Amino acid sequence: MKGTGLKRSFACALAGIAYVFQRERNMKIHGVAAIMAVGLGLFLRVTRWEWGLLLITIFIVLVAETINSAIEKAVDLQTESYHPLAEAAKDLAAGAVLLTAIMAVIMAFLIFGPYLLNLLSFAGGG
Ligand SMILES: Nc1ncnc2c1ncn2[C@@H]1O[C@H](COP(=O)(O)OP(=O)(O)OP(=O)(O)O)[C@@H](O)[C@H]1O
Repeated sequence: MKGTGLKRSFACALAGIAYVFQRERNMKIHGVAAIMAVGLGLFLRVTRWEWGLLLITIFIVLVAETINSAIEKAVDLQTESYHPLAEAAKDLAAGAVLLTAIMAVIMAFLIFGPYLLNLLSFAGGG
């Protein structure tokens, strides 16, 4: 991308975000999960603090996947043949994403669980 200065930096960053959402299948999956979590949050009317935790969790997952994609590209640029360090670099980056995804699932249970249990007991007449 040509040009200099702050405007260019911002344009490059936006291009990176567009790239990862358009080209990386896993980012699309994370995006759909994030939209569903926001939808559930709106439906269940979670509190301001819970929104904060939800948004932190969503952004951590998206950031991890974006960094993972950047590491994959950098590794592929360096070598197209098998290398144990290339394997380790990609596995580590993928592991980081998995850790954030596990955190997101736990956070979803903690935040939405009580609301959903309430709804169920209400629907069951309890
Ligand atoms: N150059 C390489 N040398 C050794 N192992 C590699 C190499 N490239 C990929 N791998 C192995 O294959 C796995 C998948 O790598 P790949 O580049 O296909 O990522 P990906 O499937 O596109 O990942 P994602 O699903 O996160 O987009 C890596 O985690 C690593 O174990």
